[in-house]
Order: sequence, then structure tokens, then C-alpha cells
Amino acid sequence: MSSLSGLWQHPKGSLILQHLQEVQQNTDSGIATRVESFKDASLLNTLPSLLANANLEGKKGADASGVEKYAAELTVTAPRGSLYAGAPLRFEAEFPLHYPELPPLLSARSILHHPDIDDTTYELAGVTALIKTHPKGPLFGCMAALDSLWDVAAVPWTDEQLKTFWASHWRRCTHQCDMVPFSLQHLNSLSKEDQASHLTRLRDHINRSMRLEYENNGRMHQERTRVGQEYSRVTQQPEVFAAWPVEWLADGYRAFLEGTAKMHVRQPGDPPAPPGAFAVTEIARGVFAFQMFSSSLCDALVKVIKEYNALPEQTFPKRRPNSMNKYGLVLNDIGLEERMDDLLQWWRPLAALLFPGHGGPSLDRHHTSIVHYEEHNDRNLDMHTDASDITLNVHLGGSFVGSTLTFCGRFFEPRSRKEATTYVFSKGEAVMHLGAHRHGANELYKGERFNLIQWGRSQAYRRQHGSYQEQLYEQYAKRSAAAGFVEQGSPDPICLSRTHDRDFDHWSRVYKDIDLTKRNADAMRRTQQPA
Ligand SMILES: O=C(O)CCC(=O)C(=O)O
Ligand SMILES: [Fe+2]
Repeated sequence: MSSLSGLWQHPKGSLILQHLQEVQQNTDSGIATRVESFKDASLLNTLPSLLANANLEGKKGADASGVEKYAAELTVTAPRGSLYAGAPLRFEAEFPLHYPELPPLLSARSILHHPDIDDTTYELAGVTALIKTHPKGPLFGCMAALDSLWDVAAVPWTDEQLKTFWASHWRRCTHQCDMVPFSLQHLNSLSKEDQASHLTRLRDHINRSMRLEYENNGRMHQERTRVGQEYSRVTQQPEVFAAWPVEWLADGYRAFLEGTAKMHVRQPGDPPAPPGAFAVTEIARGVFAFQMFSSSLCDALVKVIKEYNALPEQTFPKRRPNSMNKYGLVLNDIGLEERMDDLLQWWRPLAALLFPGHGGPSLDRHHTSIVHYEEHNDRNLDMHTDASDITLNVHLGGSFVGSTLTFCGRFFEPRSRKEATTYVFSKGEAVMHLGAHRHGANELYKGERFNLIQWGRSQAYRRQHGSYQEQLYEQYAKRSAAAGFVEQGSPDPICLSRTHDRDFDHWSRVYKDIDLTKRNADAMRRTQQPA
């Protein structure tokens, strides 16, 4: 255990160790027993001890707001027979310099289905909460909230106290705790005896539902691991599963990454980039296009997609890439998560230059999928913003007519539903834009189109005040709070969204005589795509 402080060089190394040990003791008698006899629940509970024993290569740094911290990545292999056995699981631990005044942060780096892991922040709420960083303990997370629940019987609470309890402790709970505040409301009206039996029933209920949630998540994780492992065994494209050679990048992009070519950003209509430069075209304000993949990489990926789609659904399920497409694939789920991690490393340096203030330099998580448009399946994609900080969209190929991509404004700007630009991809070409940039794919008339979409996310950026995500949540909150909330101003017809705009019905009546597919025709005249 003592190796931790040595390797990590954190001035509070020994205190961290002590806390990790406490957590270990706590979990032995704590969560694990509460989730009666379900062995996989304890996987993450043992994480702190694994962490303490791990041979950590710590690094010192500062987060976006300048807080100095010590971070380390660790790999955990779950015991055989566990639902989490199989691929090693990667985690990240961060301890700020001013620990324990500032809390630590444990988060998953691998995609991992587990009730203690927050789906959007990847944080391990339960484990982090148990690390005692404050005299009273940072009581966030369901587990810690449960701890407080056991004290309730002894101290009858006023309504005001219950309200505060709810606001500070239950906010982050998953649905397993949904009925608890409701149930607590009645507590004060009961006799002492009834309170005790009420709490016992409540505890039983929570136990049962937590157990279910652990089991369901574990099974989901196990199934995902199985699919990835089996597919990587049967594929005819094993080279896509091994580390990708740099030759799979377009020459100019490779030279940029290797530091032998400088980036040259041009506007459409500007003279071409000087010879030897890496050319990036700003096709719309804040939307950048460049050649990224070689033709061989595009072809190899399309083969993977076609091959996987032809496999039986029962053994190789096909998950929808986003809430609006029915066809396509989530590459992270078919055994390519690690390759997609590598891909993120390949475009982060460019994102750092093009979007320094929007998480570009610190992209560290992703959701990666394939969109596939075909005459008889998905033919277009409604105007939308992405659940990403920055998106990379690479055109892999397919022979098609139509299927252009239109960009409007950015979510946080008053002109978010204006300024449309329509673009036609070439094979291997990538487009990079903010997730907040409104865009949509226009009608495909013939053939099929394949694109790889990587939604890049930055943990550090998301924790900063004022990120797009925060604005998005605020906007959603406003919408649900005020029935009848509508977007501001008149949209360009092309920027109207059926799925995202509350005033869609109104504007679609106003624009009923406008042929929205015309944007396709305009863009198509500029290209010579085969039918
Ligand atoms: O059709 C495209 O190329 C864009 C797809 C897209 O925007 C998405 O999947 O988020
Ligand atoms: Fe998108």
C-alpha cells in the first residue's frame, strides 16, 4: 500500500492512503452487505483497495480552472466468474493538491455499465462519496444518502429538514431511490414504533431494487463484452481490431500529426493551401473540413459495418447509433472501443487548435457510431445538436444521390436557427464542429452513405461553468418549467427541427409551400456523384 504515496508524490499521500483503507473497512461492512449476497456489487467497492495497491504512474497537473491535482490511471481486472470479468476496466483517480478540503474524483475511462457510475459524467459516485474528505463527509451519491437514512429513525425530522435532506442528498440518486423522499414525508406523522417498521420495509425495498439494478447493469455489461469478444474472433477484418497504422491516415493529416506540416485554415473560395501545408477549410463559421482517412481505412470500416450487419441479430445485436436513426452501429459496442479511444487521440491535437475554449485540448471520452443512410431505411436525419462537446464526422463512402449535410447556427447564439450552409462530403473527408452546432442530414434519393461519427467529450470542460452542456440543461429545465415555452424568432426553413423545436408545427404551416429538399438539389448541382 505504501507504494502509492511514493509513486504519486502527493503531499497528502499518507492521508489518502488512510482514507482509502477506511473506505475498504467501510465497504466490508457497508454497501456489500446491504446489497445482500450479490457478489458483483462489490466489484467497485473493492476498487479503492485495488487502487491503493496498483502500480500507479501518477502525474501532476492542473485542471481547466487551475486547480492543481494528482491524477493516475489504473486498470482493474475483475475476478473470474464476475459479470465484469473479461476486458480489463480502466479508471481514473484524481486527488487535488488541497485534498481533503477539495474532494477527490474517481471516474471510469472504459465504458462500463454499473449503477454507481453516472452515465454522463462517468463518475463513481458511490465510492467517491465514501471517501471521507470533510468532517461531515461529502454526502453525495446514493450510497452515502442511504447511510444517513439509518439515522432518521432516531431523530424525527421537521419538514424543512426533510426538504434540505432531499435537496442535498437525493438529487444524484438513480431511480432505485425514487420512492424514498415520498416515503420519508410520512415519517413524522407516525409513532416511533411505526417509524421503525416503515424504515425496515423501506430498507427491504431499497435492497431489492438495488440488487435488481446491479444485476441488470452487470448483465448488460457482460453482454456487451461478449459481443465485442465474439465479433473480434469471427471478423474477416482483423486488421481493424489491431492498432491502426498511421498509413491509414490521409498524407496531409499524418504530416500534421507528425509535426512536419503546418495547419493552414482557408475559407471556401480562397486560393488553395501552400504546398506541404495541411489544409483545413472553414466550410461554415466554426465548422471545419479536412481530409483525414485514407481510402483503405474507409474501405476496411465499411466492410466491418456490412459484415456485422449481416450477422444474426440474436447473437450480434444492432444498437441504434442515436435517438433519431434506426440503422447504423455503435462501434464502441462491437469490440472497437479501444480503437475508437485511439481515434480520439488522433484528432484531439486538431480539436485543441480549432476549439481551444470548448474542451478541444482535453477531450477524453467519446460515443462512436456509424450512420448508414439507404433508400429503404433511414434516408435523412432531422436538424439537431449532438450530445458531444466536439463532433468528428468522417465520410467513409457509399455511392449515393442527395444526403448532403446542412449546418445552421450554434445552440447558445440567437441565430442558432439561421445561417444555413450545405455541404457535400468526399470520401475520407472529416468535418469537425461543436456539438452545439445545429445540423442535419438531408434526403438521400438513391444508393447508400456511411459515415463515422465520434462525439468527443471533455470531463474537465464539462465540470467548468458555462459549458454547452450546462446551458443545455438550463434550457431543458426552462422548457419543462414553463409549459408553452417556444424558441425565439423565425427560423430559416431549412433549420427547422421536427424533434427539437416546440414551434415546429407553427413554422411548418408557415413554410408549407417551401420544398425543404431543395437544399439537396442545390448542393448536388455542385458535385458529380455517381447515381
Ligand atoms: O449524416 C451525417 O453525416 C451526420 C450524422 C449526425 O449528425 C449524427 O449522427 O449526429
Ligand atoms: Fe449530429
